[in-house]
Amino acid sequence: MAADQDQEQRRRLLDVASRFPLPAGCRFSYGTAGFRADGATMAPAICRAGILAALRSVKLAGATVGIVITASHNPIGDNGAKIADPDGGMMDQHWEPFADALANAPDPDALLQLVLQFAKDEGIPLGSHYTAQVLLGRDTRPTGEYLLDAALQGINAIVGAHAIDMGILTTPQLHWMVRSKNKGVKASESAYFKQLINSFRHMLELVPKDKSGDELANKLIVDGANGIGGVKLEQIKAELSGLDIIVRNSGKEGEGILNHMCGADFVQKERVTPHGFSPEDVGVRCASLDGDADRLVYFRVSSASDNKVDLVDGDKILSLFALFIREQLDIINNDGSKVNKLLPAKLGIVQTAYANGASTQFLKDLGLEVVFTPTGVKYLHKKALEYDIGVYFEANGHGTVVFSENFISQLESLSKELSSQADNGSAQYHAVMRLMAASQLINQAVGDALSGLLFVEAILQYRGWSFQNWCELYSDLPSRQLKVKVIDRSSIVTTDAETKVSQPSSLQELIDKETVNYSHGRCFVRPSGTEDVVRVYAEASTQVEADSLAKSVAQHVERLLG
Ligand SMILES: CC(=O)N[C@H]1[C@@H](OP(=O)(O)O)O[C@H](CO)[C@@H](O)[C@@H]1O
Ligand SMILES: [Mg+2]
Repeated sequence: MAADQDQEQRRRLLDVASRFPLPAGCRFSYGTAGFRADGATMAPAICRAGILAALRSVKLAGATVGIVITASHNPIGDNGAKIADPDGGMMDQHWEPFADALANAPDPDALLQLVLQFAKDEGIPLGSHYTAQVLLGRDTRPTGEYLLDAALQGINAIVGAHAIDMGILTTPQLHWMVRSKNKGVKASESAYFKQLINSFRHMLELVPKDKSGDELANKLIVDGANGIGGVKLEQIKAELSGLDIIVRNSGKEGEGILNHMCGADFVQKERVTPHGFSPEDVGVRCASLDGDADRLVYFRVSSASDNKVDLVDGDKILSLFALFIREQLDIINNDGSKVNKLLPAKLGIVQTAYANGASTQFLKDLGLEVVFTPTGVKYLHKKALEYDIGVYFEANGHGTVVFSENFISQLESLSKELSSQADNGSAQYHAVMRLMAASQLINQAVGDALSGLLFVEAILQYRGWSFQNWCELYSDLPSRQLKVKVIDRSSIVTTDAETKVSQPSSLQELIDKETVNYSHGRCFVRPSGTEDVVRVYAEASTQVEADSLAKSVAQHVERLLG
């Protein structure tokens, strides 16, 4: 690099690092979902995430990358940042160790040396003629604006980098925008809404005529977690024909606190009605989003006498999606008696060990290929991309359906072929069109509560299904999750997609010994990637047994590592 540009680059990095000194005792880690901590302490880490994102864009020849400032379902005081790669997915894991080192560089000089060394190792052409582009989005948290400024300063510390603030968005909107920008298509919020509204309308146009539902079937109450998802849904709900959406915990002034006693995480973990719901809602289909609208669960208020809910979690959403896609493929490929395989497709289902065993059994009984990855959507998404159609979900409601480009182009040519054959009223043609509409509707970059919700609604209408029909797909096995505080959670090492402990080896033997005592018993432990705890998960044929299995294994963890 020319000497003056080199000097300029060094000066900017030293400058920005001295503006955001690392507070004593702070340690940041780019965990399961980026950096996350108390929002008031996050500015240095977010500024460095800005540097990181700009470097990532330079490395990728100026492709657009993204930063979302959010702490998802965490309490309102927390905040954080995640980086989106050019395809809209999570940042390549290969860069995570550098992300950690950069966030924890103790002083400006250390930070400069780290960046220079990393640029050299990765072949990043610092200071030469290049451009880098970073899109920024943030959720509704009060620390968002201040942290956005820290991120902007970090981005601007890389010579040639250009930041665009896309405003207050859901996490999946920002991921979608990054992906769209790199595909050379419109990346604005109105383009995102238009795609959702139009593809949802297409899906409804393809609903068989005998399936149109009654008033109750069209009514949906959405718990917006007092976050950004409710705000965005309010903006578009009038344009969603065929649905009567009521938003509660919508994020409006005075309605409540972000994620407090509401939202997808609360409903899934506590299994009780969120704030703002009452016995009057008994029987109505309800959905719950998390604070940044990348998680979705459904529920129904069970009875007027208590606050319990019937939960439809990510596993059951996944099952509904898988069933629908499989049915469309069957319609296309089994034309009457002859099996002609017009559209050979590899369909893969991706889950984690937290998926309820009953859901896995249900999917396997359908003859579907089910595979497992470690916890965290970055693993699930990557695995799903190996298929023509990959469907993935975490039990907590984060997931999507990804279609390969090759499969989409096959669908396109098949739709042309079938429409020109004068039988474009055929069941096959309609199934092809449904899959095409689905690939437009469901976010291809990352799990998206808004697009997931519309996909669920379209499928329920297509099948003419009530919430009850959906619930009855299978019965969840009773389960229990516990958290155990230990001295050093990293002393637990797992294998086989986290279902087995390899270290300490005696722990797995103890888990096995406990588990054999329970019918349908299954149990695993793993260190959390977002909290300083070890998580214990147990399943068994009754709640009492699941509780007891989890408790005994938690005691072993405490005894060995506490
Ligand atoms: C059991 C569980 O729900 N784990 C969550 C949680 O990860 P942990 O590594 O378990 O803390 O947060 C992740 C990020 O939101 C999410 O992807 C994951 O599913
Ligand atoms: Mg979230």
